[in-house]
Amino acid sequence: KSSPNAPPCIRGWIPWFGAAFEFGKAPLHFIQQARAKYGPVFTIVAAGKRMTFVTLNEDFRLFFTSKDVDFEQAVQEAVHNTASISKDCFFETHPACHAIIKGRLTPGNTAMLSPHLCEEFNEHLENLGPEGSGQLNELIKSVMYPSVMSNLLGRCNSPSSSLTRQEFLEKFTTYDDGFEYGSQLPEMDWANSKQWLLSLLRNMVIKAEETLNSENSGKTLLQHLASSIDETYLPNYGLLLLWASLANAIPITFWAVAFLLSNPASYKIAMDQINAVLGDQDSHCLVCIEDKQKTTVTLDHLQQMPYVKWCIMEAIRLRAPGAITRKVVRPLKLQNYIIPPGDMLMLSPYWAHRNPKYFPEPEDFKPERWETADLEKNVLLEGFVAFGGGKNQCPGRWYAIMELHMFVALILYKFDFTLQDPLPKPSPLHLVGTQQPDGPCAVWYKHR
Ligand code: HEM
Repeated sequence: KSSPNAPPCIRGWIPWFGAAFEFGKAPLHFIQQARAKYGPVFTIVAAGKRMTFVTLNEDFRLFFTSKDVDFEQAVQEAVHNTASISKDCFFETHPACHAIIKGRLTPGNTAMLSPHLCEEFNEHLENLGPEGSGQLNELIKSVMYPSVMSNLLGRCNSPSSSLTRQEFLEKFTTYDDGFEYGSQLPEMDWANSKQWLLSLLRNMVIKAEETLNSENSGKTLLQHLASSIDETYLPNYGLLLLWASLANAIPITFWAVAFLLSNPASYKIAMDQINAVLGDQDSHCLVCIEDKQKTTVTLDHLQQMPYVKWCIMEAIRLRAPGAITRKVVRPLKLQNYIIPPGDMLMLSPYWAHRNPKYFPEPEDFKPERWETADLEKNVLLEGFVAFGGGKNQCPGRWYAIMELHMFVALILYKFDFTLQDPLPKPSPLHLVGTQQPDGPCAVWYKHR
């Protein structure tokens, strides 16, 4: 029974992808409708779970910093289902794992990863050939998956032959597509992709350990993890890291490129910057004289293309994760309510970014709004919560921003694109992670 202090409660809604699809309901839109009907704090009860939504910015601090809510307890079951890490092991090893990832991905350490990332992007972008056509998100995936995997988990360990690369793309796509549903109700076909990826990661861990002393170049993130995490669980954490590093960043890259291609005024400003900064390399840079196809993008170059970075930030704002969660572990006072322990507390960055008080004309793609953020000092805009907050804030955020900035500058410098479809809308079916397009977005491209 609900207590008199409990927020309004909505029953009989099944949010997860498969069911949502069957019932013809759109979880993302449902949140906003419930808010309009029930007020800023409400509880949805579905499949035996209670989810209490926090929609007022003034309550976000509580969500991120209260000692009465917990990140690890909120994600433990999903971690068990998606990466086969047992409950006890997760509670024991997650803090150390999180600390290493956070330490390795500070803005300073991220800078050290950028030259290698640039080489990987160049190589895989050139694989697209002189011209062609396809789905924009597939093209982006085919470049980003192998590049980021190699950059974070180790070059010699990435799927190298084109056959395994294709297989990796397929397995990872199945795993990523089914992640939200699989985190709740794992089923056979999806579980196969998980097992395949876990055994791939197991091999990569062995190679990472073998090459640890023989290579004098810097250690990979996987090798840093290997020095503290028991090797029994290392492949499992490796898989979670791989998913975390790709699942949110790739859809955002798609949107950033798609927004630019469908906004001629923004495209022109971005291209003027990209051409001015990268354009005169051919005559100065020794590497480029040797290898015409290679375009070096340094952090210095990136700093000279602030507008491109604003476009990235604007794409993240507009297509932010549907919801992030914490578990209530002690009675939590919120507005005039007491939220009971056991509730999942939910915050929707996607809807938070549509609050006109913080983002005027919130639905519009307006890169200029980022002009007032001190991005060079790593200060984002007030009201921006795409990376979560508190001690479990996304540890990959500086890497993500650098990676997307570099990728978008490079792909637009190297290729001219023509959109074949109108810009798709975001699919309303997902709560976990950044937004996917709801329909096709074909492009035709030509090497410039
Ligand atoms: C635009 C891209 C990205 C977005 C929007 C994003 C967003 C998020 C969010 C919302 C969380 C949960 C934070 C919370 O609950 O407060 C998270 C966690 C995490 N992210 Fe990201 N992320 C992105 C890219 C990346 C990248 C590129 C990496 C790795 C290089 C990464 C690694 C992680 C990890 C490891 C966690 C889990 C942290 C933990 O265990 O406590 N993310 N991310």
